[in-house]
Amino acid sequence: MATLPATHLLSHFQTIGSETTSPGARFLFQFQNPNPRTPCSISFANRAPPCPISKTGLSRALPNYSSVPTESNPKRDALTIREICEGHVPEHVLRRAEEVGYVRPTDVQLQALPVLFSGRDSILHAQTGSGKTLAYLLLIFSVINTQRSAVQAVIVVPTRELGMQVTKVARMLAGRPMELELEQKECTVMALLDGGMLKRHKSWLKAEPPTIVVATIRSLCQMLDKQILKLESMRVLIIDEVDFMFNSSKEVSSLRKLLTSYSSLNNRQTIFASASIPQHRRFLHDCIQQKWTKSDAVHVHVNPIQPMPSCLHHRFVICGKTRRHQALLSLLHSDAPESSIIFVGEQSEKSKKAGNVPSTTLLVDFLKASYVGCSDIHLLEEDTNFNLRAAYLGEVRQGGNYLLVATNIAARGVDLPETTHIYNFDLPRTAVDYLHRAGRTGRKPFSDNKCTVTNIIMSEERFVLQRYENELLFNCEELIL
Ligand SMILES: Nc1ncnc2c1ncn2[C@@H]1O[C@H](COP(=O)(O)OP(=O)(O)OP(=O)(O)O)[C@@H](O)[C@H]1O
Repeated sequence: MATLPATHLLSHFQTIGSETTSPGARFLFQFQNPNPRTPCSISFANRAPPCPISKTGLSRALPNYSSVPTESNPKRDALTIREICEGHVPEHVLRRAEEVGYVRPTDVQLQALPVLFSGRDSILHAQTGSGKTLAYLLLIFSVINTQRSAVQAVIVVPTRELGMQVTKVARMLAGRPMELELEQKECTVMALLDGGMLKRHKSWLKAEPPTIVVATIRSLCQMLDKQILKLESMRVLIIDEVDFMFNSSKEVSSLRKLLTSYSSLNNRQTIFASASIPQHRRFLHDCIQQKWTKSDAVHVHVNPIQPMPSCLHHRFVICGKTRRHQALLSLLHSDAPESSIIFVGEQSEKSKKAGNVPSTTLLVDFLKASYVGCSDIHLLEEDTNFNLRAAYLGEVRQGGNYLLVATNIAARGVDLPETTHIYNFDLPRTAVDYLHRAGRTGRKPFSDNKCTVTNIIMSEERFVLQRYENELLFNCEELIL
């Protein structure tokens, strides 16, 4: 992507909305891209209005600017998901969304949906827990035709847990509408996930292709390689947690194949989503160069000046290595968290070979023996079998008042909105990991509740945490036990 001086860039923006020059001012710009072959990146400050984008770079997606919310016109703050989606998303899907409480759009929905409905390939880049899933699902429902017997949308996710969650929301929105005649087809959603019963899926795919497939890349590619699944009718391809997928040596070659060989970019709309897209300009450039997206792809960046939700309160406790269990116990006693996740580092291969008990197991045993504040203590890690993992998450979702000890497997996408506290028993290895772990709490978009992220660190780790603070723009307060 060409880098232009700010003054040059600004000359291509046309101010069309409310504007002030005070700190935190919000600008509403109409972007006239001087070169349609140049990638376009749009950033939105918190609660800024949607930027209308069309294939020519001119206003189109939101037909009427008076419906865009601004501070000076509170009436416009009442813009609903229905108002944004009407004419795009079928009535019964909107009704279902309202029934489960999706009425007001979150920032990412407000800002991204018009762009998505305009048909452009997009990179959805917005905070954890901001509602990216609903945004891309509404796009899918706006595009699919349930009377066609073909796979029309594919959502690729990194883990089985996230896949099950997305499938659940998609099925909930798809629910058979009352007015549908018996002989008419309804939207079907298949979860094609690692650890699933692929045999059963094969028969299903042969008998009647589902409308939407939610898949892990390995299972998806197995079906594509064997030509059991075909993507010639696919109109939308979503890659969720895209930075994780491209960073994973196991996934990346299959992902590239999916984007370039298994389907044609001209026949589909491609959406990448994540709360973290490091070097996003470079990524957008690569997407276009590598032909993963069309050349007019858009980077929709919501609230770029605040990578993490503002409702999170970050703390750290310094203690020696042998005191960490005790420190965690003291924290649990003083916080009395309603529901919490404790993140522990993965066991190294060396430690596994030496036959050591993983620190996750040691911690769960310790908590079961010494912490009486919660009877529902579960362990979620790679080695836990798939069925048990699903059962634990199911229980936790239903009950509330849980304590989940987990490795990074639970750090991406898992949505347990009741989680009030995160504890990093081991500091994550990267700032991106910190962001996703922290983002397992603070997942109620319109709640004012504060949630807490606490790091148990050794004194020599303080500078690492400081680096994360600088990179992710947050402050961590020291807590003395
Ligand atoms: N418009 C809405 N109104 C109320 N709740 C919403 C709305 N949109 C999403 N949510 C809820 O917000 C929570 C977070 O949504 P979601 O899982 O899509 O976040 P995300 O942006 O994908 O986060 P992450 O990057 O961590 O995966 C979910 O519990 C979801 O049900």
